[in-house]
Amino acid sequence: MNFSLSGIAASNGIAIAKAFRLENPELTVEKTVIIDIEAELARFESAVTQSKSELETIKEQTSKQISDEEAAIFSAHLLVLSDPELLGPITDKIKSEKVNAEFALQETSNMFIGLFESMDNDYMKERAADIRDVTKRVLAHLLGVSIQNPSMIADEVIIIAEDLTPSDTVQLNPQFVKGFITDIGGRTSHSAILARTLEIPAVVGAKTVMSSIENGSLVIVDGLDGNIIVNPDVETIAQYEEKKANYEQQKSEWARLKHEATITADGHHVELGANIGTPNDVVGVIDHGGEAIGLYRTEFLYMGRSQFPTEDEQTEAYASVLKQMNGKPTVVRTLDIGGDKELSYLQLPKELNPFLGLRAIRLCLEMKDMFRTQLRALLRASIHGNLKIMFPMIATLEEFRQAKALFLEEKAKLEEQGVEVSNSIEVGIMVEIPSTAVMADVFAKEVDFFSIGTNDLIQYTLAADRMNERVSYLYQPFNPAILRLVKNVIDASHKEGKWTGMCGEMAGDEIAIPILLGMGLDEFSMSASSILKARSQISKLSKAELESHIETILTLSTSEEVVSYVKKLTVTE
Ligand SMILES: C=C(OP(=O)(O)O)C(=O)O
Ligand SMILES: [Mg+2]
Repeated sequence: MNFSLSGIAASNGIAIAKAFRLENPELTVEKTVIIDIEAELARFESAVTQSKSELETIKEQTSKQISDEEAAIFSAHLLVLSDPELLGPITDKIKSEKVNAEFALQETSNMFIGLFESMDNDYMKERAADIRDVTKRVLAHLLGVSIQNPSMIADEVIIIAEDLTPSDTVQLNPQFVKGFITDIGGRTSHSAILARTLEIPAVVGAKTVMSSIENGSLVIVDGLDGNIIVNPDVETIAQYEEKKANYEQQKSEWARLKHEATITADGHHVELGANIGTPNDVVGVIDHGGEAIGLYRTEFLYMGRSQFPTEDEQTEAYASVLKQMNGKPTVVRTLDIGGDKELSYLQLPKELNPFLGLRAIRLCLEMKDMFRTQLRALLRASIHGNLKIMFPMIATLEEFRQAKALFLEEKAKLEEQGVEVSNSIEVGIMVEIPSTAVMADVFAKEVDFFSIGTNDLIQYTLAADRMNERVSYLYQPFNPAILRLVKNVIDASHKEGKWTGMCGEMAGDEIAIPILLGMGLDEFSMSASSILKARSQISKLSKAELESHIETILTLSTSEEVVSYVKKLTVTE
């Protein structure tokens, strides 16, 4: 039976392939009494062996297709599976208590997890996270259910999932994963952002895909318009093949602008940068003609592994990005963890409102050692390029001052030790909390630059969770409140001779671009795959002409009015 669904268009492009359901299996354990102990021990051993060989393969695949860094977590899991301190007590329990392997495994693991987590020691907490993951894998084998690993996919598929966690997404290989569709999430959820970086077409927030799409069904993902067609007929396939070919054709036209600067029709230059998550993404930035990196989300360096990256590891990653950028501006954002971004080895107390909780700079100012390590790594890498450091989620001036002071302290210490560091590192902030946007004139006196993070600024201004599709109607980039805040920030920075960029997803939106140009935004940072399209659009716009409309745009009352005003403007221009 064919049918169609729709969701939020999250990453451009069209893909046609078989559905691959990524499920989270139920692992319910019951206690049973065992008569044949030898057989139970053999069953346990076989589940461990199967888990090990599975982990070896995933590790190999991940390091081959993605990177050794991402594969490291699986080495840690393999170590746990060879640890007699864990395996011994499980087999002892099966023998002495005559219980089934599932029960012995779960009880023993829970005991270790509880013990390690209660210790005030980061290393032990990381071990607890590893044991939890490994236990899940062995349990799945014992219960005869399978755990799916995206890195093991070796056929062309479209992933269907309720949601993809950041650690699922680090395993996606675009060679096989042609697209993905999720039930939850929005355009700015991290899986959507990653899809754009990997240039995989994606539709998110489609609500019912897990309950309606079967494994192996043929699926069309239209990431341009947010459509999903399941079991399409021949004509529909042909229609989408054509749409796909047109899109590819348009992409190749944009590609001609790769080596051009971004200049408006009336000769004004703006900087078009890219947002990246890992050093591997820089290739795509250069490939798409990026003039800068406007946002390097360093939290991905901390994810998909079992312990904090060391100072040396971080230095290497930052230096790699700076070297590849070859002197072009590179804005590195310090750790923004919390909210929807979790670290398995950093068990933070559960919060009722994690997006309003201890996250990003707040956490860094509480966990100062962790923050200092990152600042030192950035400073050590700074000699390799044009580094700018940016603090996320700044709500008050005091936070900026504290963070900047730690940066200056680490800089002075390194200099004292004779370590060479750059003296021209700009230090700026993300403007993603309304208080900061309102107080931009005050901040502008102390920061070197602003980068407006509209993904969060919109959710905090309209009090509408960026991940919740039930309130997505309120998540409005063109709400006049957002536009007024953006204008306020740009004007405040210019008054102090500073610059303002935008690294939220709004910067790459074709309706937003004319408004932002008219307001005088200096730098636009977006998914690398949007750069050439934006350059093409900007080359046809006149900044002076757009400037003359800003006052009127700022008097409009609703999001719809803004959108239709801009549409009319750009049609006549
Ligand atoms: C760029 C932003 O940061 P993130 O999407 O990582 O929260 C933002 O909030 O706009
Ligand atoms: Mg943000």
